[in-house]
Amino acid sequence: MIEFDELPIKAPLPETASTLLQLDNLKTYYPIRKGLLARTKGYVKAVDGVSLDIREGETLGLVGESGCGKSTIGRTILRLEESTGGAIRYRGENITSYPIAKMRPLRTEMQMIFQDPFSSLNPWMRVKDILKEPMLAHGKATNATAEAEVDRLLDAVGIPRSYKDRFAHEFSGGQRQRIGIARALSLNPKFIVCDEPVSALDVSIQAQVLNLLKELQKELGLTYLFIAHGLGAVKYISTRIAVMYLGKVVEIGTRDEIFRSPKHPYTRVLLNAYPVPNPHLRGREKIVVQGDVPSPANPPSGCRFHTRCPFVQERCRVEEPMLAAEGSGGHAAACHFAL
Ligand SMILES: Nc1ncnc2c1ncn2[C@@H]1O[C@H](COP(=O)(O)OP(=O)(O)OP(=O)(O)O)[C@@H](O)[C@H]1O
Repeated sequence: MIEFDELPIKAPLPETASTLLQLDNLKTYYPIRKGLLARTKGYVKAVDGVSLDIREGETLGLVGESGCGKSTIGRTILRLEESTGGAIRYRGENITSYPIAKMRPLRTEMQMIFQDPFSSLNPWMRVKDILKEPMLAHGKATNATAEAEVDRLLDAVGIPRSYKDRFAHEFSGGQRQRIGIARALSLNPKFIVCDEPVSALDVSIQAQVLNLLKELQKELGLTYLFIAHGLGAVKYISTRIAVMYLGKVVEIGTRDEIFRSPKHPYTRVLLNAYPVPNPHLRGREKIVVQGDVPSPANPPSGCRFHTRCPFVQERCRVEEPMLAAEGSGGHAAACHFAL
């Protein structure tokens, strides 16, 4: 079994890489409806003011506990959810309110790989039909050319061409995820939201799928938003990492900055589960949080993490900390008393 920590570390991209995607104070709220008339009684603030940029050719890892809003960010970028506020810019263009027709060409450039390869593929469809479907729907291939495209895609993800007539249910989890990746690639995307693509797989298979994603990124110049609960896979694949808590990004930095010198207490909590390479940090006490994550329908005042933070001060209860960058490096933490 390959441990993520043994795997080679990816070099960060130069600061000069151009921005592919920019989120500016993005908000996505889900209405809470109650009563016979289904009146809106409040909102689940799943994403509540997120600003970040994703640079061309990088993998931005997005981590945080279940329910903190990671998938909602991915789905909002792809316009599968409507945003409540803020802006999404793709190649500098504000696409937040693009009508469907204007979004259509962009849908081929932006794709998603899902967590569960068992539910994201129709088990009773043949692999070749799964792969042909998006190409035919978007006019990227004809019936005559699609077959050759299927072969090319199967080669790219390491599935033998001879398997193309098999049904999706005949494949293992790892193979299905490869087929899911091939389907995402079928439209020649530039940007892929990878929503926990390895969490449902056996650990022994996870590294293989991550390696495949890295190889494809290099070959095809792809940009990834890689969503995960924990830091294991993210450490292996990410160029930079954004840590989310209750609808907000609380820390962002290069992969090494996050692992070697985390600034936010919540990032330290997530890191407790992993070996910290910096010997100065290793000696420090592990941070223990109390209580459960508060509801995103009624987030705490001030710093959202204050109800669980062992370092809480009066200021944290009343004043919301901003995600302020120190220097020009871009390593930033939303904490009044950043570590
Ligand atoms: N369609 C929806 N309608 C109402 N609430 C939703 C909807 N989708 C998500 N939510 C809520 O929004 C919040 C954020 O959910 P989201 O799935 O984005 O979190 P996540 O960090 O991706 O979690 P997980 O890792 O479990 O997928 C959660 O409280 C969730 O219950």
